[in-house]
Amino acid sequence: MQLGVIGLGRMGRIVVDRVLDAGHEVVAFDLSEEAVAAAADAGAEPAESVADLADRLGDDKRIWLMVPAGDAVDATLDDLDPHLDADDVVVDGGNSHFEASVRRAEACSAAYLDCGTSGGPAGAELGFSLMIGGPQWAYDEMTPVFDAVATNPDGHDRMGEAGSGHYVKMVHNGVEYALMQAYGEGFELLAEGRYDLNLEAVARTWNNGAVIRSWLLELCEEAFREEGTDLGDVDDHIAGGSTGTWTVQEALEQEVPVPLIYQSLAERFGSRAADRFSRRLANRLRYGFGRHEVARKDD
Ligand SMILES: NC(=O)C1=CN([C@@H]2O[C@H](COP(=O)(O)OP(=O)(O)OC[C@H]3O[C@@H](n4cnc5c(N)ncnc54)[C@H](O)[C@@H]3O)[C@@H](O)[C@H]2O)C=CC1
Ligand SMILES: O=C(CO)[C@H](O)[C@H](O)COP(=O)(O)O
Repeated sequence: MQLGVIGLGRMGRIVVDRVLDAGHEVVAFDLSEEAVAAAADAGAEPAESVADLADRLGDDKRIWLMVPAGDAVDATLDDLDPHLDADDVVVDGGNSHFEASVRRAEACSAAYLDCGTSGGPAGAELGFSLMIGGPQWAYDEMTPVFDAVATNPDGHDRMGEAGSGHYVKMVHNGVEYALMQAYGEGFELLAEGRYDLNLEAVARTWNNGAVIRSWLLELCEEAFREEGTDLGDVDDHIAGGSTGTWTVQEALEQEVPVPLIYQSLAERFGSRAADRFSRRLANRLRYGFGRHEVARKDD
């Protein structure tokens, strides 16, 4: 099979390498000339633009987008659409909002598959977990590519109609936030608690047979090994948040309680404000109702 890949960053480059390793051909494009050159060094056919990539693909084009979610997906589709027809297939492997994917599937001249991708850059060796929404025929047609990019045939599946792949990935990320928060709270208690513990040793022990073993816990073990049991100079600031916000918004709309996911999202937002207004007000209110001493910034 011949696959066009647009977006050759941390994730797209893995798609390129795994598809080439499986014996397929790849035509590659990115706004970054360096990224295109690096993909060409790895064996891909370089393209100079989206239109050039489309020209280099034969009939029945198969194209994987791995550009940042949002405007970059729409801009790429705008450039691509004049070159597409109903026999072509476009996969969006990024973290797009599921409603944007439904809109794009309706507008796209080709069959459109929304593909939630999990595994991160560490998936280069293992492959990814792929959650795919869209027409069954397009999923079947792309199966050789999904087999190459995923961990194994069980590492990809069609979730359902358009949008369902990115919907499942959105919820996956909400779960990811809550798991990170749970590990974080447990290790914080161990770090602040009664015993002088080596947290790398705790994580390693848990990772070997404990009920709570997981890849995220392996990453905790790696973090303590590389940063130290006190996490050294790692700041208490958590970036990101879009997919967790979408999960909470959807849960509110569906009236499904997700307090753990919400709380972990709120912790992220809280981590970005060094000087929380709500805490300062609570500090002052304790004086108001109880004449408790007000802690001042200069104290
Ligand atoms: N990094 C991760 O762990 C994961 C990322 N994702 C999603 O995968 C998508 C890609 O993420 P990364 O590879 O990490 O991002 P990245 O920033 O490493 O790579 C994005 C690439 O797209 C290129 N690009 C941007 N706009 C473009 C355009 N209009 N046309 C062509 N190329 C364009 C950039 O030059 C860059 O090389 C995002 O939607 C992200 O949310 C999904 C799962 C995990
Ligand atoms: O999808 C992912 C992992 O599954 C990406 O790493 C994503 O960026 C994680 O979300 P956030 O940036 O909000 O932490």
